[in-house]
Amino acid sequence: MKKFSTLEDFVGTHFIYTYDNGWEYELYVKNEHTIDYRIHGGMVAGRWVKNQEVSLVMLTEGIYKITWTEPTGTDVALDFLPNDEKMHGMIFFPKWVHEHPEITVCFQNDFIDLMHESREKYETYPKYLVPEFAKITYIGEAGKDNDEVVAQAPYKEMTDDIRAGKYYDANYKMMNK
Ligand SMILES: C=Cc1ccc(O)cc1
Repeated sequence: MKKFSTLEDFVGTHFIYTYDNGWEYELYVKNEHTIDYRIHGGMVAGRWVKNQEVSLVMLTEGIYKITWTEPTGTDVALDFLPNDEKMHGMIFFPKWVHEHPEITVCFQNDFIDLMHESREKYETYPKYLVPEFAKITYIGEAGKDNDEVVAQAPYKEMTDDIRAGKYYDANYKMMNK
């Protein structure tokens, strides 16, 4: 398995992981300040997002932190230990996302106004906090700024297809467009 040592090792990497509460997520480190992600299981399964601006740092050799705040008002802090195939996520959901998760289940890039309207219309507090460790079940070297990694809505067998090598070709492009 690839050994992660530097920030460059992390940027361009594509991960699938399952939190201990059973929620399955997929995240692509697109470049030094951007991620794309898809949510396959849990409270907001079906949601997917491209070009989320993040803060990304290497804390120490092979250990990385990604943090951001979303248009929904959700804050997220993720710590990746890819050499141990582990990560830890802390999600700070506004009250409204916990009460109306279905509003956020979409390709968010097409619904930014709705996210902004909803975060004003509904309540923020008390926030719903989800701190969980996760097991990384897939690590792919997708390269930087690859727009084909997260380019389709999640479907039921998607993560199995990716893990089985049935989704991306040798150049990490989608096989079935
Ligand atoms: C709310 C977004 C989000 C994306 C990835 C992750 O691991 C946790 C939350």
